[in-house]
Amino acid sequence: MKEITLLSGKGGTGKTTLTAALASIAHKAVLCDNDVDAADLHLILHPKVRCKHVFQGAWQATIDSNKCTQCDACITNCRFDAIHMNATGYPEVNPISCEGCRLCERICPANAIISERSQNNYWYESDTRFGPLVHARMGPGEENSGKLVSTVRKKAREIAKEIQADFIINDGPPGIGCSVISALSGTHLLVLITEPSQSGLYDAKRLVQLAQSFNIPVRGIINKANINSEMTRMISQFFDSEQIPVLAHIPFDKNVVQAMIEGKTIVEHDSTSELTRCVQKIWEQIK
Ligand SMILES: Nc1ncnc2c1ncn2[C@@H]1O[C@H](COP(=O)(O)OP(=O)(O)OP(=O)(O)O)[C@@H](O)[C@H]1O
Ligand code: SF4
Ligand code: SF4
Repeated sequence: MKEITLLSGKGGTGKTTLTAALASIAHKAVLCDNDVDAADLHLILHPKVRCKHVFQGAWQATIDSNKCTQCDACITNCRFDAIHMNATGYPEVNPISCEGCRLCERICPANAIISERSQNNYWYESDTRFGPLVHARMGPGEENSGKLVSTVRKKAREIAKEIQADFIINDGPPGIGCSVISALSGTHLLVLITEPSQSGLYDAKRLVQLAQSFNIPVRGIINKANINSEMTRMISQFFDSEQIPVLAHIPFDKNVVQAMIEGKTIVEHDSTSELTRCVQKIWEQIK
């Protein structure tokens, strides 16, 4: 069983579009949405949820003003400047700034502070018309997306083993941060899908560096390749210089948007189109 991860660095380059399209032609594949902060693969795959699990998020401190003796210790010791006096003269935690380190809870002489883990994140085991999908939803402002990516990937591997799937296809998150590192680690192939823009090229370079540090082979795709021939040439040059084989140049095509509006993959939208042939060619090379 092999794991393939689609990443881009820059957001909005077509990871989800291509993941869904590959899912529609890959046989015996488990699908996994690693973009837990802004999952959207479900919009095309319309999953039927089989199991819903709570993912415990970061710790969050709260202060009971009835117990507080206003000693100020929590305010002066919070490294993240997350505790301030409120209008009534009692300390209050700013949930956005709180990093959940739990120091204030330990040092409060009045036992007025308790920490609880957020229950506002979920992950799901679902069925789709193309096979099993493991996906997640993080609550607004929640942390630990890297851990949640690891959780969904672990389940995807278990399912793949159970059903003897040949592939896991991971739709990755944008950027190169914690959740991307979780999406990349242990995968067999990074498919880097970028677009011809300065930020597309810049982020592709950063992602290639990251993949190299993990010793993960990379294949490139330039999506919307016809919107800027000069940038397409520069990105091709970059892939060449890094000896990264380019699997395809996908043209900008309004049918991609139309397929998405219909909740279909580009292959389902028109199985004989140039886009579909492009996806088939990509899959043959990945295999
Ligand atoms: N070749 C194309 N031609 C026209 N539109 C496209 C093409 N590829 C992708 N798009 C459109 O670009 C938008 C972004 O695509 P998509 O959601 O697949 O990107 P993404 O990399 O998964 O985004 P995110 O980083 O937000 O997860 C969508 O509206 C999609 O329909
Ligand atoms: S450390 Fe405890 S008692 Fe002191 S101000 Fe903070 S909450 Fe109140
Ligand atoms: S848990 Fe840590 S970061 Fe949060 S308020 Fe307490 S000391 Fe500050």
